[in-house]
This record gives sequence, structure tokens and C-alpha cells, in this order.
Amino acid sequence: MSTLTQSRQKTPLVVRTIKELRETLARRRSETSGLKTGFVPTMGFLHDGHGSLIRRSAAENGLTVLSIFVNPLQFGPTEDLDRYPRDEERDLKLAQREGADIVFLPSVQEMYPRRALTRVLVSEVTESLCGASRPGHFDGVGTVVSKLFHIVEPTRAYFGLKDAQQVAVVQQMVDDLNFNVEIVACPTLREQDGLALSSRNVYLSPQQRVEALVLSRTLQQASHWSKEAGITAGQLEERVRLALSRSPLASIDYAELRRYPSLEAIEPQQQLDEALQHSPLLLALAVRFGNTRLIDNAILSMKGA
Ligand SMILES: Nc1ncnc2c1ncn2[C@@H]1O[C@H](COP(=O)(O)OP(=O)(O)OP(=O)(O)O)[C@@H](O)[C@H]1O
Ligand SMILES: CC(C)(CO)[C@@H](O)C(=O)[O-]
Ligand code: BAL
Repeated sequence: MSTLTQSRQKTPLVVRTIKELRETLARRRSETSGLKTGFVPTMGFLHDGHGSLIRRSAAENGLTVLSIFVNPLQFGPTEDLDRYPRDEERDLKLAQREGADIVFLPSVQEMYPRRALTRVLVSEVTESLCGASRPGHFDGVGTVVSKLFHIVEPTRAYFGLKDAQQVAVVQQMVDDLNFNVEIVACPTLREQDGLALSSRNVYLSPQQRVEALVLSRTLQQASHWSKEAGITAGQLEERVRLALSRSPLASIDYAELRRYPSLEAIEPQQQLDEALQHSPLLLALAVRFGNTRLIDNAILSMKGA
């Protein structure tokens, strides 16, 4: 990864209002016909996982818009909205380095100026995993992503597979509501030791940071176990929970195998090789270390797929 001090790109334009963003986009589009817009929605405190999304967008589109907005609607009342990490100056340097053209940084007042009465609710795919353990979370995500898509009108939007359920929810919403945007699902970037990059990693104490490796380590083991002849979904989940529970600081929120992207449940007695003939499977983990909740996952596909 290049250093934050490198600045080979033009300084991105920072825009804080919807009106200015719309006017800027209209101007750029009228100057260049057929201009493709890539969009990377984030909550800021950017890391190289975000960087990989911005880089890909910049490589695939004439214009890249990055949004940084900590969306209150997707946080539960006891969650970390108030202490969510923020560093605008550092974010703008990373945005510049990775090739963002416009950074949209709205205030809460700008995004939700009046009593907001409309919500975008996606059913079924939101009812398990993070949707079950964070009630209302995906209503907030669906609502803000819809608003952002209406404001930016992107050709393509880039989302990370670390949040695999979010990708499934957004794709479902785009299909159901006929948003004219291509959703691009991007692989999870990891630290050298395997920990998935996440803004919330900053909350971890040194000891929790070491213990947090149990997520990626267990996912790797699970990918080997999934290839054992005759292993069932229930057996795999059981081994995964046992491996996670060996870490003294880890408290399991969920560790589940589901079909992907439908997120349908799998019968525990179903053999994996049989289940995989119908769709890929998502092995999704959410684990707490003290007050910090981390997620990670692996998508299992048929051999050679
Ligand atoms: N390690 C990563 N690799 C690839 N994409 C990522 C990674 N981490 C986050 N993203 C993606 O970046 C986008 C913005 O995510 P967000 O700003 O919530 O970052 P985050 O690191 O996931 O934060 P948090 O720690 O709060 O979950 C999402 O599409 C998310 O999936
Ligand atoms: C997509 C998103 C920016 C919506 O607030 C958020 O859920 C995130 O950062 O993944
Ligand atoms: N990356 C998902 C945003 C959230 O945890 O609220």
C-alpha cells in the first residue's frame, strides 16, 4: 500500500450539499457525453479496504464520487453512533491518493432536514444475521443508499463483500425498485495477518487485536473442513462455533451458514457438496470483543466454480 503522504492525484472537490453535488454532476455530464460515474458510499475513517473500492471505481469510470456519511438511521439506540471514528482530513488525503474526483460530505441535517417519514424496507434478506442482531439496521441502510443513489445517479456503485449481507440487500433493492445502477461487489481486503480491514478495528485493545484473528483463522479452517466428504451444514457450523469459543475474549453474536445471495437457511443435516450444487454458501461471523463487534465471512462455492 502506498503511503498517505503520496499525492499523485488531483485534489478532489469537496461538496457538502445535495444541491451543489447535483449541479456539479450535471455540469460534468454536460461537458463529457457518456460520462460513467462510479460511486463509493462509506461512513469514513477510511482504510485500504475503502481504498480498493475507490481505485476500482477510478479505473472503471470517468468520474468517481465518494460519500462519507455516518448514517444515524442504521445505528441502534445502544450502538456506537456517537463514538464512531472520524478523521476528515486523513480521509480526504486517502480519497485523493486513490483517485476520487468528488467527495460528498453531507451533514445529518442535510440528509434528513425534516421529519423523515419514508423508509426503504427490504424483506427476507434482511431478517437473518446482522438484520436479526441489529434490528432496523438494514432499514437505515436501504433508506440512505436509496437517497444517495437518487442524488448521485451513478452508473456503478462499489460495495465490499466484508458486508456480504449488505451487498445482497442492496442488490435486491436495486432489482426490486429498478434503480439504474450496476452493483459491483468487491473482495475483502485484509491485514497481512488476516484480520479484515474495518474502521471499527481501531476500538480493539492490543490483546483484543490478537484475539480478533480467530475470525479469519476460523474461516480459513472452515474452508478446508467444507471440502471433507460428507460433512453437513450443521457439522460445519458446530466446528466453527467451537473454534470461535476457544478464544477467551470472543463472544459469538452469530456464526451461520446460509445460501448466498438469497440468505435462505440450510437444513443442518444437508451435506455441503449437495447444497453447493444449487448456490454458493455464505459462512458469516459476527463476534464481540468487549464492546466491539466485528464481522467477517467466507463465500463457499462448488469446487472449480
Ligand atoms: N476490508 C474491506 N475490504 C473491502 N471493502 C471493505 C472493507 N471494509 C469495508 N469495506 C466496504 O467499504 C464500504 C464502506 O464501509 P464502512 O465505511 O462501513 O467501513 P467498515 O470498515 O466496514 O466500517 P465498520 O468497521 O464500521 O463496519 C462498504 O461497502 C464496506 O463493505
Ligand atoms: C453503505 C453505507 C455507506 C450506508 O450508510 C454503510 O452501510 C457502509 O459503510 O457500509
Ligand atoms: N459497514 C456496515 C456499516 C455499519 O456497520 O453500520
